[in-house]
Amino acid sequence: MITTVTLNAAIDRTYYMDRFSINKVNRTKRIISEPGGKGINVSKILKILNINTVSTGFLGGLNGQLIKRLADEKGIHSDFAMIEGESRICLNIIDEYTNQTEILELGPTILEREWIGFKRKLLELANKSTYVILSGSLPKGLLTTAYQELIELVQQNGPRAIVDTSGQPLKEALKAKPFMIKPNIDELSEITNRPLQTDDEIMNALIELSHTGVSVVAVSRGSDGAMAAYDNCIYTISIPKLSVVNPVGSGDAFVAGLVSGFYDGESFEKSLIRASAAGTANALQEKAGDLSLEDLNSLEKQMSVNQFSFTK
Ligand SMILES: Nc1ncnc2c1ncn2[C@@H]1O[C@H](COP(=O)(O)OP(=O)(O)OP(=O)(O)O)[C@@H](O)[C@H]1O
Ligand SMILES: O=P(O)(O)OC[C@@]1(O)O[C@H](CO)[C@@H](O)[C@@H]1O
Repeated sequence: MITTVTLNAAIDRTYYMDRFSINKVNRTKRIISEPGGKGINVSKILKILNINTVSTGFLGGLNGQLIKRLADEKGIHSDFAMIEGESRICLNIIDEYTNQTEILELGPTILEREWIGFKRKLLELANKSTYVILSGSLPKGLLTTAYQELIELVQQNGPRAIVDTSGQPLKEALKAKPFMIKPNIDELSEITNRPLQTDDEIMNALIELSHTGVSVVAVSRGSDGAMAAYDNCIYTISIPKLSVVNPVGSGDAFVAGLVSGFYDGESFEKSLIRASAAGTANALQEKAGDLSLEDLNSLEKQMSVNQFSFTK
């Protein structure tokens, strides 16, 4: 089983409109509401890939009830800790010129006793899991060491921990040596404290991080594909140019694709192809955390990986 953790779950609401302008009255043409937050998106993709997954984290208030109902409707098995605060709404505004604007609410405040209760729940789920994927921002009330603490708890009990977050929580998480991290370029640059522009600069950052004890460091680069360091090798993958519909959640689809490859016992190379194809297939859909298996299979056939080794 693969457990996903979304500490700051959300109703992902997408507004489609003709034109979005600031300082004007804007009217929507169409609205989509989805259960969201990065970990839930990962579970949505794993479910499509037919992999046994449970989604956990915190849910609260009426928004929390709606997230649970929408997840249930998708057949996603969930086991969330209920909290006093209200889960958030994340807004994605897409206009006809394909401009895309995201407005992400801060989310609820987690109380000390809710955090303690959640760790007990996660321990139970970790005992039944092969991988635990921890994704997204931290809600208020949690320390920036929250992921570090959860990674230690998970990995001391068997499963491999994967973390996809940013800023200080990611820097702290590295201290617990998670099995895998999946930053994008901005996040990678943040944790290495330097700008990363060229392939060589990115590759050196990956090598540096792999020396800290993280087994898989995969950086996703939007339409420029991805690069990864694993087992003393650097892997690069480029992707076909396509016109995308909504790239929100592509990073989550990438994580789901990569971990599903490991879970199915595929080679690293094949897993990376599945990850990139899943990320791109997600960008072809209207909803975050969605893909068509037909797109996935066809994209996998169009992608190839370059690999070379580096010495420790
Ligand atoms: N515009 C695009 N065209 C084609 N593929 C894309 C595009 N954007 C993303 N992808 C695919 O999805 C993968 C992950 O995307 P990206 O690097 O944007 O993740 P991210 O920044 O973590 O995204 P998010 O936080 O919105 O989930 C890429 O490696 C690529 O395979
Ligand atoms: O605020 P966070 O947790 O960093 O990101 C939240 C979020 O933008 O990420 C997902 C896309 O990756 C969306 O489902 C969700 O709304």
